[in-house]
Formats: sequence, C-alpha cells, structure tokens
Amino acid sequence: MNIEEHATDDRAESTNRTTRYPFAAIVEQESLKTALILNAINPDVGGVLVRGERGTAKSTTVRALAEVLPDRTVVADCPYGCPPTSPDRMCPDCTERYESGETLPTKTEPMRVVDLPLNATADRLVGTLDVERAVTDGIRQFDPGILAEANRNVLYVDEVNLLDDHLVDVLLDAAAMGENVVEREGVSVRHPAEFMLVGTMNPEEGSLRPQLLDRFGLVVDVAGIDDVDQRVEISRRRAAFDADPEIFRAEYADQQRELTQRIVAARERLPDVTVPEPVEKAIAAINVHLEVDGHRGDNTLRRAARALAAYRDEPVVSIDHVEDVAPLVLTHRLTKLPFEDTEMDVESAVERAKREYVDD
Ligand SMILES: Nc1ncnc2c1ncn2[C@@H]1O[C@H](COP(=O)(O)OP(=O)(O)OP(=O)(O)O)[C@@H](O)[C@H]1O
Repeated sequence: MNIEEHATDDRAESTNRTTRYPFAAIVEQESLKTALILNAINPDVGGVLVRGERGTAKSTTVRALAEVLPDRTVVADCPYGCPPTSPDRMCPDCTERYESGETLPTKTEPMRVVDLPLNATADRLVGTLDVERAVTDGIRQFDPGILAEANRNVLYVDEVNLLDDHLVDVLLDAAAMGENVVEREGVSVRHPAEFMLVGTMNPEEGSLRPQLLDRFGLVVDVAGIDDVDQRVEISRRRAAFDADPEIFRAEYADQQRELTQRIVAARERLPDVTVPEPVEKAIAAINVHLEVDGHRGDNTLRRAARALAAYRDEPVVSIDHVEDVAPLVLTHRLTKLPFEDTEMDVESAVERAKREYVDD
C-alpha cells in the first residue's frame, strides 16, 4: 500500500459514523462478521479477538459494527448509560432514584464502539477519583473514564497484544465482574461496566497473554482473500466509497437496516431457543475430546450455538450450529501444540461427538 492510499484509509477510519464504511459492504470474511453478530445477539458469548495480517478489514469491520447494532435506551442524565428498567444493572445513583419511585428520564441513542488506545493511562481507563475533595468536603468527585463510556457499548482495543500488562489486568477485572471499582485511600466508587470486548491483533507483532486470550469468548483468524474477483470487488468498493461515501452508504442502507432487524429479532427469540440433551452431551464431549481446560469452553459453545440458532430463526440448537461455531470457540482453547500426536482438531472432535451422541 502506498502512503497516499494509507492516508485515505486512516482518514476514513477516523471519521464519524455518517461517513463510515458500511458493515454490509465488507466482502466475505463471514467468520468475522458472524462472530461479531453472535455477540450482538448474546453478550454472554464473551467478546471477540480478531487475529490476522494487516489490511484484512479487521478494524474496518469492527468499527462498522456499531451502525448495525440496535439503538439502546438509557437513563438520560446518567454518565454510565444505565438501562432505565433493570435495577440490577444500574449504577448506585440510578438504583437509588429507581427505588425511591422516581421516573427516570430516558433517551434512545446508538451504540458506540469505544476505543481503548494503547497509550491510555490507568486513570483514563477507570476514571479519576478526587480523594482530596472527598476528605475535605465529603464529596465523592468522580470523573468517569473509558470503562464508563464502554458500559453497554463495544470496547475496542486495536493491537490488544501490545496493551500494557497493568491495563490488561484492570480490563480483565472489569470484564469478569461487569463493573468498575475505583478505590483510593478508603474512598471508593463503583459503576457497571458491561461491554462487548473486541480486540484486534496481528500475530506477527507479538502474542497475547494466555489469561487474556482465554477471556475472549470467540477468536477469529482472518486471512487475506486470494480470489481475484473478490479482490477486485474489495478495491472497487473501496474506490466507490472514497469517491462518494454518502452515495455508497445509501446503496447499502437497506441491507444495513435488514441486518439490524435480524439482530433485534434474534435477541427476542434467544430466550426461547432450546438445546436438546444429545446436543448438550455432544458439546460436553467435544470439550472432553479436545482436553479443553475448565468449563468455559462448554459454556461458550452452548451460548454461541444458541445465538446462531436464534440468528437463523431456528428454535432448537442442532449439531450443525455447534459445528459452525466450534472453531471460533475452541481453537484458542486447545492446550496441546498442533504437532503433538494426541492432538485432535476441532473438526474431528465435533465429528466424533456427533457419532457418539447425535447420530442414530
Ligand atoms: N473483505 C474486505 N471487504 C471490504 N474492504 C476490505 C476488505 N478487506 C480489506 N478491505 C479494505 O482494506 C483496507 C484495510 O482494512 P483495515 O484497515 O480494516 O485492515 P486491518 O486488518 O485493520 O489492518 P491494520 O492492522 O493494518 O489496521 C480498508 O480500506 C478496507 O476497506
């Protein structure tokens, strides 16, 4: 890529959502799109790590996601965007107001992809607490950070493998608890921090700490596209977008709307999607065959398979759903090295579990 082209890409990435490249215009990369959509349907899937070489639309796709996510309703004057009718997911302030019977003011707003820059300080991430003010005036003055902005949004870390260890620890704590707790000299503030964690990385630039890798519900390995026609299509679309973003976006507006409607419908269907016992057993057996540590693999496989069934408008999870999401859920959880003899790949483990528990 020459310097001029790169500058165009960068400029396009940094512009606001009205001139953003549309999600529906991404060519191929179905696993990446599906992984993001499954998380949008069921946040419990646990986020996505996108690994791959440069220039494979990783960041373009992640940034484009926000626009196809359904709008969210928030408490209008709350810095954390609390959900107005779910007291168990509110900040202490909103909970108090809700429980006192106050009618909370609401507004509807689009979801956002909130960036965690590599050079962010820990204070920028968690927010700053003015301890002096707390001690002298008894007032808890808290300046919310990135985790506050990320609540009920997407938290995006580009080059996540290069993130400072200290920030990784903070991020893991918040992701595990679904809240951010800031404590300074006996004064503490807490607020909800439930976000869809999305990271992108180029494996050539360093690996990811295993604790962080394991936290990502899904991992997608993205490769460049070799098909000549598809490559032509990619550059044609990019040229058309750069020439006139508004016309290009208008061409994809219907597809974008349709996608949002599918996500909304899938979210509504999700609670009713069932998992028959043979499929439950197959999920467990796949994890056993692959010698996956712990039970996070089972849980995530079940959640992702249910989200996929909901997305395809199917009320019952089948082994096909499990098969389709298994590589996203399990590839990064394999403990054995690929050259070890005992290693069974994900595909063979699914086949074996299918024979054992699902086929007649
Ligand atoms: N499958 C695709 N569909 C549409 N556009 C694509 C596709 N693959 C690459 N592109 C285009 O290639 C350019 C590079 O994409 P992007 O910056 O998202 O890559 P990246 O994987 O995030 O790379 P980097 O790690 O260098 O940031 C963008 O202009 C993007 O529009």
